[in-house]
Amino acid sequence: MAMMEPSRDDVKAIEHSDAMTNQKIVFTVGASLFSAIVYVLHIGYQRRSRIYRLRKQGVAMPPGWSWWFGHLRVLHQKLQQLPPDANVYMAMEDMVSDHADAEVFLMDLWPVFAPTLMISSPEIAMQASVKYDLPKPRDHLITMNEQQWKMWRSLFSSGFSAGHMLSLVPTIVDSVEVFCEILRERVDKGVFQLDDMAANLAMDIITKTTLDTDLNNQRSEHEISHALNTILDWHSFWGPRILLNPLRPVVQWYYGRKRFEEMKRETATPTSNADRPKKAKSVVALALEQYIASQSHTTSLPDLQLDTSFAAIASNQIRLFIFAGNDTTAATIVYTYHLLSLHPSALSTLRAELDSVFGTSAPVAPQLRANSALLNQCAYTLAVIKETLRLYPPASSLREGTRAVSLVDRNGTAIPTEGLNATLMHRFIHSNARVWPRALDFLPERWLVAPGHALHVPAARGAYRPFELGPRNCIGQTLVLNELRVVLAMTARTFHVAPAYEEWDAICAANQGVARTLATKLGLTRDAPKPPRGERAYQTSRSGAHPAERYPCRVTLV
Ligand code: HEM
Repeated sequence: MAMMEPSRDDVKAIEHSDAMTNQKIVFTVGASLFSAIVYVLHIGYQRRSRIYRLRKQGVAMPPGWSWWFGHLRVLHQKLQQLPPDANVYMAMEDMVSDHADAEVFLMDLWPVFAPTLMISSPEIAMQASVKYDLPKPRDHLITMNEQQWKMWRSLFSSGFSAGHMLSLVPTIVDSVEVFCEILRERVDKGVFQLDDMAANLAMDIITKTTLDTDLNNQRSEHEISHALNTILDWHSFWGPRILLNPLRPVVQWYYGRKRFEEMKRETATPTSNADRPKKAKSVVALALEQYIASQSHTTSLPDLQLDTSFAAIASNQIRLFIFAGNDTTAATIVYTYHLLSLHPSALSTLRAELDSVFGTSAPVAPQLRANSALLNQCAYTLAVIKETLRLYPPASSLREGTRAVSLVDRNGTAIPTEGLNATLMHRFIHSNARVWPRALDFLPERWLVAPGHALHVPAARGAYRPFELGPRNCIGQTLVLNELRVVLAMTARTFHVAPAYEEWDAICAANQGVARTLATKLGLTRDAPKPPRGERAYQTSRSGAHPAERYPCRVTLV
């Protein structure tokens, strides 16, 4: 059958209808866009009005606040004066001194972050973490709701107790022996990045002690470690180059959820190996036993099939332990070596203590395997670690304000916290000169003096909180302090580690591309910004506040 040609009127009608449809689409899109813009401006206005009111009420905040940008431009300008990878807290150095009277100030970083109270006062930190125990923000890396948190915390607390952690010292010793072997291979072999080695060691120890799984990550990178490192490379608290990269959510999702979930499920099941009675149980195995008891099972551990709710908790916890514990521990190991290399007299005192506890002829490892409590005799060694954590705290604490809570600053101003975050800046609380005598000096002895001594700071003041204080403190702190003591006991008298930044910078300069060399010769490049406090081994923005360039160093035999 022949098709009928459309008449001229039909064509006009069709064209008219198309035009109407297009108009509708344009109108709909335009209206949605307009509504979105109005909505954002409305929210923005509300948020900024709130800050404006707080400012009027006397809440301290740095100058330069604007209705359009809050303090974003202020922070950006400060960061421009620092090396690009410097930890964001370093940009706050001047602001902290400018607010030394209140010891808290408000940074309005909306819409990048919620407006945040930046706290350098131990007293205000105690209000936030102990008195009111403000919740952790919902989108925080290690956040979970109150009920889930209570359940996992009670399930895992006996595994992390001091007594149980001491029984896991032989497991730590095994991993540190591998670390020693690798360090020995590096002796007199040129510059290397200690931070990578420390991170691999920390990963092996966390997975062995918590999960009884040996990733053997120190000898070759395990895929869990690879996933974690990739996530951390794409994680930043501030860096716009990372935060604004469109690939970031995809990479984070792939490694953080998909890949990591797959891998940890493979590893989350504690094995019932024959050695179990001889070895101390891992943290997860102990939690599993407790879980079974609470569920009134009669089945014994080796025969039991892991039930799905325990598997889900364990699996999430392992991720949490690794995220919270790996980088923080690694950075602390490196900064401990760093500070000892800068303070030869402290290093000599530490070596003398180790000589007296472990002797000078027998190796340390078998002694620690036989008697882990020897660690408790290493008081000066512990003081060195504590002082390192004071000067280079690898973490801070972030809390979310609530309608019910106002924090009171040192001038007596009450700051309503609803809609604000609160950051307890450990770096500045730990170096608060009002509280700490010779605040920036490395003085391990301050941890050994009696009350009344000029260097003594009572713990109750809350000025020392590398692991945070209050109910949400770090569950892994005993593991860390044991691990660090084992590392020092087994290495400090054999190896000498010294930073090699000058050499490293020269190597990097020699390896820079032709274009950069030319640009430098023509004077087109600007001088690298100076590190804060003049420190080349400054803390970076990488999670755990790792040292710059992952700590290039050399190692020699003592
Ligand atoms: C030098 C090493 C470490 C430091 C400085 C450190 C510091 C901290 C800090 C400051 C918090 C509180 C965070 C906040 O309030 O937002 C925390 C929490 C936590 N840490 Fe650590 N940590 C270290 C190592 C570890 C290790 C090795 C593990 C596990 C094996 C671990 C597991 C956790 C967990 C699970 C939490 C959350 C606790 C809770 O919410 O109840 N940490 N840590």
